[in-house]
Amino acid sequence: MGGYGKNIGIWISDKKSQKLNWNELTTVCASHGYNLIKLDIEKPLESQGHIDIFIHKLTDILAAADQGDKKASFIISQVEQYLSNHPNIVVIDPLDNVRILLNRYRYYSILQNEPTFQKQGVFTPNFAEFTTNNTDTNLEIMRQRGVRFPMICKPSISHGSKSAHEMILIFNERGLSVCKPPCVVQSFVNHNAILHKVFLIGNRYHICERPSLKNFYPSDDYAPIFYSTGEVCKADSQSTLSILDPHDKAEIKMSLNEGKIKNIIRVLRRDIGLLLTGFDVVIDNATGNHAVIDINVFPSYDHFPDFFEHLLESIEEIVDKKAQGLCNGSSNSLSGNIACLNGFVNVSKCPSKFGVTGMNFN
Ligand SMILES: Nc1ncnc2c1ncn2[C@@H]1O[C@H](COP(=O)(O)OP(=O)(O)OP(=O)(O)O)[C@@H](O)[C@H]1O
Ligand SMILES: O=P(O)(O)O[C@H]1[C@H](O)[C@H](O)[C@H](OP(=O)(O)O)[C@@H](OP(=O)(O)O)[C@@H]1O
Ligand SMILES: [Mg+2]
Repeated sequence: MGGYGKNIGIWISDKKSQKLNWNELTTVCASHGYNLIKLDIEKPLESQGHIDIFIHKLTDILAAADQGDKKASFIISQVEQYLSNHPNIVVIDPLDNVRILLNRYRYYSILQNEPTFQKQGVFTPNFAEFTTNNTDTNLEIMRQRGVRFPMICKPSISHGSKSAHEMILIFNERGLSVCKPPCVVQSFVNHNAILHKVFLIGNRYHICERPSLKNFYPSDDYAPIFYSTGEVCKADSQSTLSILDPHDKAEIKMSLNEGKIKNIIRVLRRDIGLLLTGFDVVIDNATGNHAVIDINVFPSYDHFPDFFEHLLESIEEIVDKKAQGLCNGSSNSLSGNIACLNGFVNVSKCPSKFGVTGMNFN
């Protein structure tokens, strides 16, 4: 299989695959001596050729398996058995690390427990998990966890389906009745409708701005506002929810602090350990503190300069350091992958080699 000595096996969903520039990925892989194999995870992986690197976004299937879907569970068990039989395959990224980001409460807790954040002016907004729709119980949970109105209600499951991105902005106690447990609620942070998306490939990062939600305040009169992230926060989104009210227009634009971003990257690398990940930051317009509101698995990498080149260079760095014994742990374990990558490189400041941005068809 394949005309080159080394093979990269890749599996991503049809939805993601339709956006990916496969010709460019194949060309860049070949320029680094890799043959690219598009895997079919519904067939035995053993029969699809020798693999040195396994790149995937199995979040949809992992989420379905975790919720009891038998076909999804079988597929995941087959993949895990295959990887266990081939411990030298570099997995991007290890399934147990990806699983951390499938549940919002779990990764918000990692962020909230980080001791260096507070003095750095970084935080994750207070959050709580609802497991019932009993309003009195949920109000007590909010009180204990310091969650205040307005707040955003998000599904506990963070990936793998359209519903994972269906959000509800809730302004008062009456609004609690629309929550559909299991869900998390997170205090809303006024941030002048500017979202900062940080895309990571190991220690390489790119930051881009996106439209976001305008400033909101508690109100007994407001009904809940339902929205999906894709409607409001994509580069080309033009939602009325992003238009600042007149009294807000005077707000000065808060600037992103890269030192804070680097500290967040350091914590995610240590505690979550994904090569392909991203996170979302909004800046509190009252304090300038940076709120981490979301972490993603293998996101879009929109406008990430020379994405494929940086991906292959990162893979080669990992492979080389493993060969030198500089990466502890097995090839498909948290410490085995990115622990050997250190430092920070803002790729937006690197001269672009190919002038290509992102990984998708532009
Ligand atoms: N605590 C918050 N305060 C203010 N705005 C928020 C907060 N949480 C979410 N938002 C807004 O809602 C949007 C979606 O939230 P979030 O990123 O958690 O959802 P998501 O569907 O996981 O996003 P993604 O598409 O990045 O996976 C954010 O981009 C931001 O505009
Ligand atoms: O443009 P972004 O990177 O915000 O869009 C991402 C989004 O953040 C999620 O990571 C999506 O993944 P799912 O949560 O699994 O839906 C990505 O969808 P994908 O089809 O590209 O994996 C969006 O690109
Ligand atoms: Mg997000």
